[in-house]
Amino acid sequence: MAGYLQETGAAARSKPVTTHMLQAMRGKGDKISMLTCYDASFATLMERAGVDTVLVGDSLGMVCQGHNSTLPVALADITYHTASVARGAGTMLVIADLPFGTYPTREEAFRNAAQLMQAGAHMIKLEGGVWLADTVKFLTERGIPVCAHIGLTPQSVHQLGGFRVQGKTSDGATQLHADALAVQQAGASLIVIEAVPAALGKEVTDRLAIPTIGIGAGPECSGQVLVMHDMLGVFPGHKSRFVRNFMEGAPSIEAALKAYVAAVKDGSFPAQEHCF
Ligand SMILES: Nc1nc(=O)c2c([nH]1)NC[C@@H]1CN(c3ccc(C(=O)N[C@@H](CCC(=O)O)C(=O)O)cc3)CN21
Ligand SMILES: CC(C)C(=O)C(=O)O
Ligand SMILES: [Mg+2]
Repeated sequence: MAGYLQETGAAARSKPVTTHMLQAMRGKGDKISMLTCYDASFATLMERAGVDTVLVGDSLGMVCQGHNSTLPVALADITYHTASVARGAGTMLVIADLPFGTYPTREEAFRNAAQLMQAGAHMIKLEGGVWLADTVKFLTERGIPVCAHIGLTPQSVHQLGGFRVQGKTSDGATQLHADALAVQQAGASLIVIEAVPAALGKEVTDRLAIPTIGIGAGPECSGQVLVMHDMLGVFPGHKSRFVRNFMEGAPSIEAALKAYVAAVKDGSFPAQEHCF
């Protein structure tokens, strides 16, 4: 269901971004730009700024709904925001998060992922590694491209004892490698790596064939993602080390979005100060 927003401006690219294109970008060393997005107007601005892919993240529980974790987010919330984003996304690849508690079995994961695909997502993101591989395989075999999210997995905040950097010990690093390889083997097309030492982000990326998207995982990942409210400086909560406010020195939101894309593409973001 196309909306009016798609017809109101020149798209930044002529062809839609696909999983194959992300793989080709990784092969060429072209950095992938990703931002979270929750509505059609911002999706349109992001496409014009040249953003490759948008994530309808369960971070919306924190930045839109005001919760202090992502746990209260419902599947219906992500479905609603995905449909809105899809109307403004144009050629961008739309990824949607499966929220906490919606993928306890591979069958439930498929049913819920299918709902998000029917709302307009092109790929589904789930948090997990080795333990999730069976579900990743089940979804990918049934036509649902999967992005796995490893490292700091916010849906496990209470298990992790807070939003803490992961992979700092040698056991932690070994676990991250095992998680990345397991989901790749199971058919994932993309991996988000959150809050790990930059050296580990590079090691895992080098070891994989598929692209990685880092958030607090160093500059050597195949691409970067930030929460939109963080990079525009409008989130009133904690500012993580990996966040850069792109509104600083930018005359408009559009300029800040363009500055983000440029900084990801030329490798100047993240800088050392944003890394663990
Ligand atoms: N606004 C916002 N931005 C995000 O990046 C984000 C969300 N919300 N909600 C979902 C998750 C939660 N995330 C978070 C939240 C907090 C930290 C944090 O406090 N990080 C500390 C690291 C502490 C340590 O050294 O272990 C930091 O200061 O960066 C990290 C990721 C990432 N995601
Ligand atoms: C922080 C990103 C990767 C995410 O999962 C979200 O926005 O929900
Ligand atoms: Mg998320």
